Amino acid sequence: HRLFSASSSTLTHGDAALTHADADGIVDVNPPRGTRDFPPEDMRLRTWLFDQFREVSRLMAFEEVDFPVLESEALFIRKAGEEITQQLYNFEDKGGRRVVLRPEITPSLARLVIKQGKSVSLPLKWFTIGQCWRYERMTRGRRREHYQWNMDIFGVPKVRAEAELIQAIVLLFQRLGITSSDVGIRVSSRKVLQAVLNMYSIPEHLFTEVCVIVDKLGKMTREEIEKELISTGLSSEAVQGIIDVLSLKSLVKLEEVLGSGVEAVADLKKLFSFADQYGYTDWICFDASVVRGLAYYTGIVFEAFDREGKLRAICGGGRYDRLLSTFGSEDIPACGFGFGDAVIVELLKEKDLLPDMSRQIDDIVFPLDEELEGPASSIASSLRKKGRSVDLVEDKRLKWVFKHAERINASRLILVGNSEWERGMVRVKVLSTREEFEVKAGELE
Ligand SMILES: Nc1ccc(Br)nc1
Repeated sequence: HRLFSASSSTLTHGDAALTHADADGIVDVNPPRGTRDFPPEDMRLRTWLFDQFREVSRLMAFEEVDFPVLESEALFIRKAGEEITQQLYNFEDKGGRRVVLRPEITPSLARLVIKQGKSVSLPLKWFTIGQCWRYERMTRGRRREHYQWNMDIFGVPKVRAEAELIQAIVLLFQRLGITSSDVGIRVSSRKVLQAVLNMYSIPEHLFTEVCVIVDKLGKMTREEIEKELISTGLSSEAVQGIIDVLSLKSLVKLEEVLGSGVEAVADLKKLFSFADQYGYTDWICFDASVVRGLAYYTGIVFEAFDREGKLRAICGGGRYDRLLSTFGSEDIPACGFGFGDAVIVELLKEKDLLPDMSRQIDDIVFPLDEELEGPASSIASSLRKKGRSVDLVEDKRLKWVFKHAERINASRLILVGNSEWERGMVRVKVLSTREEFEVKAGELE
């Protein structure tokens, strides 16, 4: 959509400093590549979704926090080859500082926990909803920004934290009308991969890199994954061993392969027993192929998926007990997830679960004559002070006003007319029952 060019005279004689249109008089009205506007109807859906995020956060006793969308680039420089760090929306600001539009929120959370240091008592349960960015070559035409709900727990080393976070995810889905037949949550632990690498005496420093590679299982062919793993220096025997273990979907079989007393198995058994107590057993399943693509996870990881397999992961997260020390601080055990605003909306559309997004206004106040615009103002003002949402309309024909009342689902139409106003009255039309009556202006509520 491009604005029509203004007539050439205004362009050539317009104030050059104020002219935004380019040479042929057209300004591009689209937002920057890969970004979205939220016109009212889209914004009502987004607000509804974010209200669900907030309500679940309240139920889980989490506190809201927020951060600048602009962060120091240093917070995101990691050497593990993650997609997220290869697509940084980074630049140098006018002070010569290397900054980014944040690609995720967890490092900001960690930064604030370190900054708050001794002044906060653990555990911390924090949530935020924030816009995240990536600079993706537009060849794939994917979005460059999305909003993410993040829930994180700091200071709980035990699996209780993961169990709490998974309940939050299940509560959210249930609030949206999504069931465990629509969506599942795959659960595993990075300690599974750790155990396998130990079995093949693979050096510790390869762990993160191998995680990032095997996270592409399902997105790349098995051969491509094997090639990438070999290129890190793994033997083909180790590569086969890794891929065989990662294809396990039974905790019993995992224990057979890894042996009993392995921490990964104990953690996962504990989580599944918690699931029973929370009542969300139907939602979760063990799947060793889940590793998630972020370098800093150290333990249990999980991701929600649509059982029809049409969509990308709906949300995902895990334990990251060693992130703070990468910023030079004492480590604090931590666990969290990110829940994006895009895939969930695609799922709601698939399941026909999008809520009614129409507007709802209590009253329209409409002066029938120009000299009644003053009284209409005081009527609208007193109704608003009583908590009524009021759309004050004027300079319209009555026919338009009735149509408008329908469009915005107004409950009442308050008509301010001369004959009524002379007697201190206004006319009220209740639009649902078509009931009509006069009432003293001062007694309207
Ligand atoms: N990390 C990230 C940021 C922005 C989008 Br869109 N997707 C992923």
